[in-house]
Amino acid sequence: MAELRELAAEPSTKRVFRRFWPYLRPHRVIVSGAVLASLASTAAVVAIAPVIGWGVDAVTDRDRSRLWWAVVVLVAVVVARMLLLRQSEVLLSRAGERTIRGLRDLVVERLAAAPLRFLEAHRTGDLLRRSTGEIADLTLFLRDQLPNLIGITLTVILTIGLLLVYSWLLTLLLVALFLPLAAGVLLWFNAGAAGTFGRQAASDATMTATFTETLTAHEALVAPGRPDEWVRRFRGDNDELRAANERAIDTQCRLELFAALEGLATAALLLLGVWLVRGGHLGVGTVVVFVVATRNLFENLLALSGLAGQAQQARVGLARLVDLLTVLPPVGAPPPATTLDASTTADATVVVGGGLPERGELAAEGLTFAYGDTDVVRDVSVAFPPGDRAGLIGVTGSGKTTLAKLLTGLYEPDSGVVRFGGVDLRTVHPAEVRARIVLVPQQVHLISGTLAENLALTPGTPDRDAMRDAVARLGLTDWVDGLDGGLDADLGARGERLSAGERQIVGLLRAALVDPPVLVLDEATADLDPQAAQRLEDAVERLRPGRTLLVIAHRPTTIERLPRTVRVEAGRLS
Ligand SMILES: Nc1ncnc2c1ncn2[C@@H]1O[C@H](COP(=O)(O)OP(=O)(O)OP(=O)(O)O)[C@@H](O)[C@H]1O
Repeated sequence: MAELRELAAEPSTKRVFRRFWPYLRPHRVIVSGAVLASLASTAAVVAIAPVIGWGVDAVTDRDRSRLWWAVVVLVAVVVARMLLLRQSEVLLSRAGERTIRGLRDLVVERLAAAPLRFLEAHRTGDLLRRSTGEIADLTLFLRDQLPNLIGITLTVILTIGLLLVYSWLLTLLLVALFLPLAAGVLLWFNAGAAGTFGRQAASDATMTATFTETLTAHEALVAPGRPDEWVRRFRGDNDELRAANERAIDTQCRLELFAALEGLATAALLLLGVWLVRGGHLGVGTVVVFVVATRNLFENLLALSGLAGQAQQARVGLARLVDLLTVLPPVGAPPPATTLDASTTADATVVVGGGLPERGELAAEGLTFAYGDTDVVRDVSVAFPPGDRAGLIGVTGSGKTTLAKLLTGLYEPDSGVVRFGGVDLRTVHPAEVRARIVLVPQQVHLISGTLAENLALTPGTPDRDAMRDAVARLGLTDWVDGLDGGLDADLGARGERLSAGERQIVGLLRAALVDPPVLVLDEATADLDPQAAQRLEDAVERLRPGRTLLVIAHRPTTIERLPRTVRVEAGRLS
């Protein structure tokens, strides 16, 4: 794939949040507001323990007015905490929704404009998983888990600070005893997490891909009568995912050790507290604060450990999403002219971002192209002057379709150059190439919807008058009127109600709406009934005047009518 690198199955999670920041930056104000509200609500939670301690001391000192003040402050803190928590949840969920909506638009926009080879080289399910599954997981993380993560982390820090104020000796003992153990548990978890969750996400994507193919290739699976073979493969992927999930659960279980640490800490603290109170070194209130706050601390550490697993999963998903966004160029970005080597641009008119002439010769020079390691087009040089009418012929698999995709700029050659009117196609924006050179493929892809909705996908979004005009110009009025609903006829899921020949007619109508100077038609190989073949040939004949027509010809009648043919043999012209 000359244009883009392939996606990594397990992309690195290093500095992933920093790489993600440009996509989050537009929402930084609302995210900062949400984080501040979350911090304030956490501070209110931490304040509860000292207020209780203050109240207990007031009771032991028999100080009524201090007790009342403690009650009033406690109520105020609890109410403030409720309001701040609600506010932080609302803001974080809004920030999450906005970010995710922006990401979804961006991914679909970039995928829709992605080079054809990129889409062909990846399994649909993998792309689907990255553009829907990973985004959904991220939504969940931003909306539900991030507020908890912020709150809990801050609670842990503030609680330790508070304990230091009450008794630095007791706090240092607590920290010295349990911090190394807690850090050890976290390190043990982190050592396994990145790899385990990375493999889990990759296996999930593979399973989604196989599952998606089960639906899209249903006919191919059922027709040979061996769906069991496919089910066997699906089970293999499913088992792989189950194993990956089990490994992830094992890794997650490492964090359960926090529960054992909590029991130990509370017991140690009670023993120490009783001893210090007896010795007159501490008041009862302080010990109560310590027990309440330490329990709070460990409950939060336990919750934090659960969230740490989810955060790791979100990190892996984010890395896969960022990988996709990084590989796909932004829509409207100038073509990567920097990748052109001097030999291919030396005599071309390099006009980055604009400049294909209205008419011109379509010429290829020294074209070479491989799918992976297999060369399919080898050193092809050929020219089609304006108004030329030629056929590309050759046995199946000789490379005709691949050559057509190179000539129409849908693939970038591994070496060599394609020029229109002397301009290297790689130096202009793909949309401009599509306006000059249109390929009607063997299998015209249709979207689920009406004929008009399918025609509206043409660049420039033609209106109904333009559509009717194109139908009339190609002599297809009877055919369209014969469809149930005319232009508004429902073509079914992915256009399944149309035959291969009729799909090509829709392709020709789209080409007529673009009105390009060069039309390349990859003739449908499926047996067409004489009436459909005649309709198609008439439409092509009507579309031909004033433009270059290149036909990948399969039918003898088509070959006979073409003034010249170029034969392709094992990727070379002969
Ligand atoms: N997307 C792809 N990935 C990998 N290999 C491919 C791909 N498309 C085509 N090929 C391989 O490249 C070779 C040439 O295919 P191509 O479709 O260009 O031939 P063709 O002459 O147009 O065949 P046909 O007349 O059957 O359409 C074949 O061996 C084919 O298997």
